[in-house]
Order: sequence, then structure tokens, then C-alpha cells
Amino acid sequence: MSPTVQRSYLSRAIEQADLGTCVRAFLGLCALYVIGSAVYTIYFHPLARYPGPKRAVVSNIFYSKAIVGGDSAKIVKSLHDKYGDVVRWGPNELSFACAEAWRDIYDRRKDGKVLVKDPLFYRTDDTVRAKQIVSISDPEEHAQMRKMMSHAFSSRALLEQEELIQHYADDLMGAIRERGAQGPINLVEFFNWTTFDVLGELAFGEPFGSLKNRKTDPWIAIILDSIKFNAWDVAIWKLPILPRLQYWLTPAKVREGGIKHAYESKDKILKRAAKKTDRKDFVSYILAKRDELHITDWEMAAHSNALIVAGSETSATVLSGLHYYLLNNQYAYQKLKEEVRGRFNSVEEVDAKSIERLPYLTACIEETFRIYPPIPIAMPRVTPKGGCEIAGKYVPEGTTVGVHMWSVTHNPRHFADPDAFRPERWTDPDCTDNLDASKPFLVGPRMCMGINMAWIEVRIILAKITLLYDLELYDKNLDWNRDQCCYTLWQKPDLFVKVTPRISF
Ligand code: HEM
Repeated sequence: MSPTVQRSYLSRAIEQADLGTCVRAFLGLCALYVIGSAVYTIYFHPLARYPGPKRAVVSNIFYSKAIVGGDSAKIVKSLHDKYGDVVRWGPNELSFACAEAWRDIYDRRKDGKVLVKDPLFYRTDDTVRAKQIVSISDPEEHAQMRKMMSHAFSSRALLEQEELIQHYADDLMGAIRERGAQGPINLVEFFNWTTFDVLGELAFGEPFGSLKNRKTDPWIAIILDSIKFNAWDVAIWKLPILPRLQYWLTPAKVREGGIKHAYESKDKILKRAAKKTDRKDFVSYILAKRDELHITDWEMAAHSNALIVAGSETSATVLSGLHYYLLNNQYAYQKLKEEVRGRFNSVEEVDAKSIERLPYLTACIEETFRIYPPIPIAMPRVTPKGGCEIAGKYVPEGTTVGVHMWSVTHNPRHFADPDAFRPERWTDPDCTDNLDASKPFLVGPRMCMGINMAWIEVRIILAKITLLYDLELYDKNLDWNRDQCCYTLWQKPDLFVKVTPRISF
């Protein structure tokens, strides 16, 4: 048949086809495309040799559902239990649950290759499009920002921060005493109030006032709510077409709330910038470089917001988990009380130096970071051009990879009886656990900048509470692991405790 005859046959067939036939043909082609790409992704994709459930591999729907469903930590852990230390849980997504991968993914590598932050996960805030220290992907831009902020986290700066932490820790002790006398108190709220006030002072030059007012400030409520919304955002951007519909998919209240929050942040930061003060808060270091690095008002506000989330929610989470696990483990709680009460007679003796010499208190905190990491998911990175080796396996370029925090710290290959809260792992010289597998602050050039501040804050608050009060869990049915959701961060349940004061202060 000649091409002319063929063409006329085809065009006649199209002309004669009714709407139903066209729709059926279109659907048939779509089905063929879906089946074809599923077969390719499962059997011929460069990641095909990695194990993982087929339903997770064929599209990002499984990934997105897990992220917004609030139980991704447990889902990914169950995949590791079934498939091993490396799991493919999206078309282009590998999760690692082994200590060996920490160095290869996050640290400076011997081959000089750099795995940058996944821009789909760390998206720049759409409202103002301002770059900030936590989400910036580009290594050079990040290095410049990190250098600018490093002074804010120096040992000298830490001394000033300790004063502030002591001040709010003492306010917290007062609030616990006052409210505890009236009935059970929700420790989660009290810790949020405290850590947000400390960060408010450092990142915006003023506290939120929650601790003073014994009430969650609306600003904090917006930030806590945004954790869930950020998970939606990540899920949407992983799927086709939906990012184009994001405006309509975002509830108007959330959209308007985001814009209002951005403008209020800018007003707050400008108010702080106009203040004449010698105080070395985070803002002072950014202001010093503002002209040289052309930092806009929006960027200053974005940095401050990022620091608030990075530094307050995480510390409040570890303090809450710490108290849940201690109050559920009388042996450990008793041992901690003996250590703290044997060492201090009054809260004035508790400071950054003296608390370093409390090995059991340190072990309780390390164990909480392990059993309940404040950031339970993997911090996603993208493999570089030419791919690279991770934990002894070649991973092709452009793959999203990460060490899944919850899975690696609950991996029985690294920790015996991983679901048991056992601070002794960290003190017993004969313990065979691989303690290096727990890296709650990450490693390498994107490691947490506030690690020293977080340790001081958590140690001081834990030591003071243990010295001053006997606490008892009020809700005996509470199951910390069961009763909370994991978005990118935890959404914690209430933690009501009965308070009995011991000594006055
Ligand atoms: C228990 C408390 C904390 C934990 C578990 C924690 C954990 C982490 C983790 C895992 C990262 C890496 C995030 C990523 O790769 O996306 C990070 C980054 C960061 N954290 Fe923390 N953090 C804590 C407290 C703090 C505090 C108190 C501050 C002080 C404001 C802080 C400031 C930062 C900053 C600025 C970064 C970004 C570092 C960079 O990208 O160069 N963190 N943190």
C-alpha cells in the first residue's frame, strides 16, 4: 500500500470515528503509556536492581500518601524490615537504614562529589521567594550563609545564649510550680513555650511571651500548624500536574495565613534591626553582613523564621520525649534523680559546665535522641553527575537518597532491643551497639549549627526539673510511639503529668 493510500485510509477512519471511539482510543493510549512506564520503572530503570514494593516504585503516589498520612516513619521502617538496609520506595527514591551511609551521603567525600539538598523537598518559600540557611541547595551560596552565621554559634556567643536559656529555664520552673499546684500540666505545651521564647529572643529580638502568659502565642500556633502543611507541599511537588494546581489545592485560610505570617515576620525583623542594642543575638550577625552580601529584608525574615523552626520545635520535642520515656521507666528515672540530686543542692549550681559532668543525664538524652529522633525522616539529597557509591553500592546520578533517621536508630543490626529505652547503652563500656549510627544532628557541612546550644538547653532544663520536682505520668494509657503523627517533624500528643515540688528555689 502506498503512503498516499495509507494516509487517506487513516484520515477517512478518523473522519468517520464518533466521539466514543476517540475517547476509547485516547484512554487506550493513556493505559498503554501508564503500563509501559510502570514496566520500565520496575524492570529497566537504573534503580531496578534495588528492592522495594512495586506499588511504591511505579509512581510517587505511595511516597506522597505516606508523607501526608502522618506515619511515614513507621512505613519506611517496615519496608526496611522487609527489604533490608537499602529500599527503593519511590521511582527515584532510595532510603538507607545503615550507619555506613551517613558519611557517604552527608559528609565531605574523598572523591570530592557533593550530594546537594533535594530542591523538591527544600523548596524556597513561594510567598516571598527568599532564600534561607536551612533550605538553600547551592553549596556555594550555603557556604557563604553558614560562614555569616557561624559567629552566632561560637563559644563566645554560646555564653550569652546560656544566660538567656537560664533565664527562661527559671521562668519555666516557676510556671511548672504555679500550674502544677492546680492540677496535671501538659509538659509539651510548657516546653514549646520555653524553647520558642528563647528562639524568639535570638531570632527576632523579643520573646513570644507564651511562658509569661501561660498560653500558646498565635505565632507559635501558626508555625506548629505549618508543619503539617509543609508535608502537603512536599507531597504535591512530588506528583505530576498537581504543582500547577497548588494555588487551588491550598486552602485559602492557609494561603492567607502564610502571606500574613511573611509580612508580620518582615515587620518584626525590621523592628529589631532598628533597635540600638549591643546584644549579640542571631540578627546582629546577619545585620553586620547585610550590605556586603546584599541580604534583603525578606531574606532576613526568612532566616529568622527558619532558625525558629530549626531551634525551638526540635528542642521541645526531645524534652517531651525524654520525660515520657523517663516517667515510663522508673529504673532510669530513679537513677537520674540520684545523680542530679546527689550533685546539686540548688538550681543556682546548675550551669553549662557543671551539667557536663553528669554521665547518666547525658546518657538519658542520647538515648532519647536515638529512640525518638526529633527529625525522624531522611533529609533528602540528590546524587551528583556520574552517580556515586553509597554504603558500598553504586547509585546512579539524579537519585534522591537519605539515611532514614527512625529506621537507622531502630535497626537491630546497630542497636540490641532497639525499642527499649536503655540509657546504659551510652555508659556501659562493654555495650556492643553501634552508637555512631545515631546522628540526630546529622554530619558534614549541613550538620546542625545549633547542636551545642541544643545540648545546653536540654541539659539545663532536664537537670533543673529533676532537681525541683517529682513527676508522674497522668494518662497511664498514653503510648508515645502510637499516639503521634510524623509529618516532616513530629506532631506530638499531650503529655500530662502530676507535679510534686521537692525543694523551694
Ligand atoms: C534537639 C535539637 C535539634 C536537633 C535534633 C536538630 C537537628 C538538625 C538537623 C538534623 C539538621 C539538618 C537538617 C537538614 O539537613 O535539612 C539541622 C540543621 C540546622 N539546625 Fe538544628 N537541630 C536542633 C536544634 C537546633 C538549634 C537550637 C538551633 C539554633 C537555632 C539549630 C539550628 C540549625 C541550623 C541553622 C541548621 C541548618 C544548618 C545548615 O544547613 O548549614 N538547630 N538541625
